Amino acid sequence: MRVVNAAETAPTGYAEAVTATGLKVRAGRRMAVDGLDLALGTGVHGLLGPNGAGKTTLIRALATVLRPAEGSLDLLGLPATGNPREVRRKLGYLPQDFGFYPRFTVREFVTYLAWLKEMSKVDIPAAVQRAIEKVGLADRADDRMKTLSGGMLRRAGIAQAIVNSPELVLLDEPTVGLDPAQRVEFRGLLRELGEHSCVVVSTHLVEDVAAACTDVVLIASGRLVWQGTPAALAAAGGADDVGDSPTERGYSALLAAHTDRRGADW
Ligand SMILES: Nc1ncnc2c1ncn2[C@@H]1O[C@H](COP(=O)(O)OP(=O)(O)OP(=O)(O)O)[C@@H](O)[C@H]1O
Repeated sequence: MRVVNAAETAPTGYAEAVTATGLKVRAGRRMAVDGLDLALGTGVHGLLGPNGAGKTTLIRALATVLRPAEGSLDLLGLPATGNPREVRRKLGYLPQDFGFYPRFTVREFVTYLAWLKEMSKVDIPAAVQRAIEKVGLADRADDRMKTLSGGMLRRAGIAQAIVNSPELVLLDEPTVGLDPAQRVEFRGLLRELGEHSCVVVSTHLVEDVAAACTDVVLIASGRLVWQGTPAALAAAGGADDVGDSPTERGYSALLAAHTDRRGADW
């Protein structure tokens, strides 16, 4: 019998896990998210966009690392401008580059993050074991982080992100460094997480989106360009659009239409 965790049965008390209206977020001096409207519920949301579109900045705002400069952002029913502690306990975040003590074992690393998320002490050992097993690192659990390969490190990063059974999971380029077999396994994990949580995955790999996401969010210049299913994304492209697959051609077609529209406005 599968053990049901608290996040799966707890009443949520909010309509959407993420609601942004006219959201603006600064990255350095630049307004990298610049008037974004977005609603995300349970499921796996693939965040796509060209380099510099504002994906990382948006994820950092959803992780409460960056505060909105303007507009409104509600996370799990709470305003992002309030005390972030309650939201942080319920979210999992894998940054593009994450720090760790190289002498920590995988188990110590995930345990430390569980402790930072203020998980109850008695729940931590089992939750850590579960998270490590989910990412396929059980046989390396007591090895030091500095001995892991790039792909294994990323899996340890994913383990710390999911250790608290988060209601909101934020993964910035999680498949970088994973080999093709690990990417396929990771897509399975994404689908599993998306059954009960709101999962936001930023990626450059359009095929990851087609295979694992229930929803695609396309952003450019800090704004929402398009949102829909992977099937609708694939259907948006034609034979003349750039790309090796229907999904890539759909992505190119929607971005090109957006650029043309912006050109016409100026
Ligand atoms: N600390 C910073 N100082 C100044 N500008 C920044 C800073 N961080 C990001 N930017 C700029 O903000 C814009 C959005 O950056 P962001 O990293 O959010 O985009 P992205 O969509 O994640 O890009 P990529 O796909 O290349 O990772 C870019 O033009 C970037 O150069």
